[in-house]
Amino acid sequence: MTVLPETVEGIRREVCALHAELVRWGLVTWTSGNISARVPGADLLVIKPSGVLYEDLTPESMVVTDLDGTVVDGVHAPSSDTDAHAYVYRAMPHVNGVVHTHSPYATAWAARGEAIPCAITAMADEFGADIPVGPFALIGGDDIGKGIVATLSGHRSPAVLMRSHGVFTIGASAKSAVKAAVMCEDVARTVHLARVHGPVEPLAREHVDALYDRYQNVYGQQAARDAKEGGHS
Ligand SMILES: O=C(CO)[C@@H](O)[C@H](O)COP(=O)(O)O
Repeated sequence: MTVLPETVEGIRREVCALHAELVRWGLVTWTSGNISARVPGADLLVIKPSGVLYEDLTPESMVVTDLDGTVVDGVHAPSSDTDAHAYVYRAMPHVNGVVHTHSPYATAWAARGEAIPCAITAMADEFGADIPVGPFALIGGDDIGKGIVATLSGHRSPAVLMRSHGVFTIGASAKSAVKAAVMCEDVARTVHLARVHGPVEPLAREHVDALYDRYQNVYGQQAARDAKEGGHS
């Protein structure tokens, strides 16, 4: 399938704009974190350039790579996590967006190597389970990607806490991966605050299942659910 230049331009704009959401929700500091999106119908992804300040990001500065992480188009070096994102797209065909942050509460759980227990309804809604911990892996190469895929395959959670590193989320679209990163930080903070005051009881499995099913299949507007299934925002 031939990829129209307008398609890539649109994804450059979308990926660039979504980075502003990471700043808006307080999930990143200085140049940490990154977002990518798969280019539909092509073995390509669009990702943030490495080490460029968020306020300096433009659609033109986004980098297009193949699914081995080799730059196809762009004037900047791609994100240090490009190989990790590319590995996820190769291994998980249903994933069209990947996000990485060092959001502070969630990364504190990652630093302890502790899964966030599914203890509140908002967490059952979005994650349908505990948010799991993935293995420690050095940055660069396939190891982070392998850890993400091994941890999230067959798991309801679209978020993984990579040990001693930070959050990686996946989604049917880049926007849904961003939403998972926002919600991950939100529940990481709430469950942490609850634990300051005493033990936290996980929800019963049947309640998690019921909440997850309602939120995924009934909550909100049908049009939004259709768009999510179709891999759009
Ligand atoms: O933690 C890491 C590396 O895994 C990143 O979040 C960096 O902090 C940002 O890297 P670039 O995307 O700018 O290369």
